[in-house]
Amino acid sequence: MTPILLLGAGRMGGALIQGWREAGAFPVADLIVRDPNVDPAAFVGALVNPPLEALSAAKTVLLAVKPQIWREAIEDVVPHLAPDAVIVSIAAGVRAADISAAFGGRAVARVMPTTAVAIGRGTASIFADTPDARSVAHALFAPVATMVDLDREDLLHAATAVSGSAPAYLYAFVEALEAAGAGVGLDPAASAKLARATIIGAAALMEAGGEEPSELRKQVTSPGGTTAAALAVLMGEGGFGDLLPRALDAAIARSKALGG
Ligand SMILES: NC(=O)c1ccc[n+]([C@@H]2O[C@H](COP(=O)([O-])OP(=O)(O)OC[C@H]3O[C@@H](n4cnc5c(N)ncnc54)[C@H](O)[C@@H]3O)[C@@H](O)[C@H]2O)c1
Ligand code: PRO
Repeated sequence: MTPILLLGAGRMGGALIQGWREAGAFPVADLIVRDPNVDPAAFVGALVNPPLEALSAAKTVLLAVKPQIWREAIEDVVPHLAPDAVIVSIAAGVRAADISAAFGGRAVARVMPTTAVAIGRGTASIFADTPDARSVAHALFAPVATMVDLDREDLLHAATAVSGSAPAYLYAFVEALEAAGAGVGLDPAASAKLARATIIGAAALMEAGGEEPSELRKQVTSPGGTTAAALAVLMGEGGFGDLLPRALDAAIARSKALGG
């Protein structure tokens, strides 16, 4: 499945390269990077922006450009690809059938990853029409992500809302917690330190103990105590139970729109 051609090596493509490097997944010499805006010094050892003729060596093509420009980004590339190159797209919303047609009928897998692939702790929601394309997607993401196979392509919209976008929800929560902590009198630096360490510790505890989030929540929540008072706000009317379905619906609608 190598060499791997990355069409786009921005935040997500770059995160994958970093994760593969740290996991020792693929020799960097097996990577071909095509991206007009990268500094070759960031990908020492890889083939960066070689002449188009060199792209025929690629066995796997990772489509990692923005959904809005994917068609123009592949136009001059497709004629140079090997007939049996497998396409793996991480572009939000863009349908496998459209990608396959634009890539001359080549097999396509779609993956919705998260940026934590950079440290080998990502997730990858995977859909593919063919077992071979699914295997290639597995080989790319197994070294850096917890994988979930989807048996219907349309479920990628939901997976994007629940997983691909969700790191940003957590970061937004931490930002808000820090600001709220400063708002009730903590020094901003102390509030930031407490909020970040608390969230990281709580996530680590969830991972280490294997207990349900609801059980962990109960362990913090004394009857009639401070947590119960705060959760009545967060989980009451207008709280998480209302907000998250609305947020996911908005992400899903956007994912569908990006697919055209
Ligand atoms: N960032 C995330 O958390 C995330 C998660 C899952 C999926 N995705 C998907 O990954 C894709 C890339 O997102 P990103 O966040 O890395 O965006 P980004 O803007 O950081 O990276 C896109 C890269 O594409 C490059 N590019 C532009 N024109 C190009 C061309 N003609 N040929 C090759 N490269 C070109 C840009 O220079 C840039 O480096 C998107 O389709 C997005 O939906 C992103
Ligand atoms: N980042 C991409 C977006 O915001 C896809 C999921 C994460 O569209």
